[in-house]
Amino acid sequence: MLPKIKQVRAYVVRGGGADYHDQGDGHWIDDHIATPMAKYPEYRQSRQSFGINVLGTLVVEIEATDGTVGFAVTTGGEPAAYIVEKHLARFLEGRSPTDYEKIWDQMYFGTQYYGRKGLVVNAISGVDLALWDLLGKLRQEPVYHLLGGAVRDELSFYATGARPDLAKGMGFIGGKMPLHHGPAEGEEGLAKNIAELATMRERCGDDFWLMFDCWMALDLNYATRLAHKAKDYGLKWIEEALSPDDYWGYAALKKAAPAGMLVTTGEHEATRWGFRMLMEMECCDIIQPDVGWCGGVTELLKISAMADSRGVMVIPHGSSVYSYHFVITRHNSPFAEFLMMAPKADQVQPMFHPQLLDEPVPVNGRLKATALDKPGFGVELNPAVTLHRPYTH
Ligand SMILES: C[C@H](O)[C@H](O)[C@@H](O)[C@@H](O)C(=O)O
Ligand SMILES: [Mg+2]
Repeated sequence: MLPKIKQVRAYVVRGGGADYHDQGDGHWIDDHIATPMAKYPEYRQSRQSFGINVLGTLVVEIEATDGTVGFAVTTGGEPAAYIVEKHLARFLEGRSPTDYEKIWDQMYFGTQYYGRKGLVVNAISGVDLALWDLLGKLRQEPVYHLLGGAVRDELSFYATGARPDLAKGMGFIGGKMPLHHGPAEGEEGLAKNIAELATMRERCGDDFWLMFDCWMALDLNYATRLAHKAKDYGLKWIEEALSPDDYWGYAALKKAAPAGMLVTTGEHEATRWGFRMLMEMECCDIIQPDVGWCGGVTELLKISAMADSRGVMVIPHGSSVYSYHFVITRHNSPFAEFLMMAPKADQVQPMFHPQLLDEPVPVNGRLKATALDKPGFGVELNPAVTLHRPYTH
């Protein structure tokens, strides 16, 4: 029998890591990227100006009675730490780590009156990921072994960043570009978006996947026109064009998109119920849950099975080892996302740098399953990173 859970602890960390939008000046990820806030000129140049990095990283540690510690990092910072310490910890302490189904159910329904999506489910996800890390460490197995094992020898990655042309040279299977101009910048902005795509198509050749990530910034008409103009340059998919709440808009966009162009979304959706809505309303061709935001591994297993039954691909939003251990085990997750966190998107660096020791990165756009062969998620917290525990219980 496994040792019981002794204590759950929540810490916050600033500066990159799981809150990967929390970067320094001059980073591509904060350079005039279209957002729903871009209709306000004062918030158009920088997403940090309206607070995209306000939360910071949540670190969850779960210590067993034998001293083994599982941990995970996600986005959530101090408010998520409060929820973990003051609310969620009671559903774990004294329990067996194998009770992850009952623990998840109690965390979700115990917070349903104020949670269901967003920050609360980020906190639940962080706890769930730490629990799976603990299970792997106690059983001396990588998490992907606990999920059914690898269905392929290696992961292949597309790269998200401002330089798909450089990503091609690094061996990635595609490049997802941030969309820089939204409806507030009118036809001129739309033309600039298409010009950027045309430039990258010219540099990358005809066969390299190119995608736009629209980060919830558009309306249905703009997204439809962008998609049809982008068709001429072989855009593979248009991602998260609309508000996550606009299921009706996504259903219309999927119908209006050019034949062969994929419509994708889901990184800001949560739980099996949210993804059921996306799939039953036929909103998209690929769902992109973030395992650190959608409810964790326990919930993503349910989401993925639902998608598999409908022939929908699950390509998790990039979340480092937490998505790699999942993707390698799922037939309907044929490739993965890698976010280029180097400021100029010109080199591969660990996605959650500097928070994780031994964080694996793709080599030539690939990562062998055997690179994940360490207990749990196979990473440790970098001791050089200062943890702050704002609340106790
Ligand atoms: C590049 C996008 O604007 C986001 O920053 C990115 O985190 C996310 O949307 C993604 O799909 O990687
Ligand atoms: Mg995205």
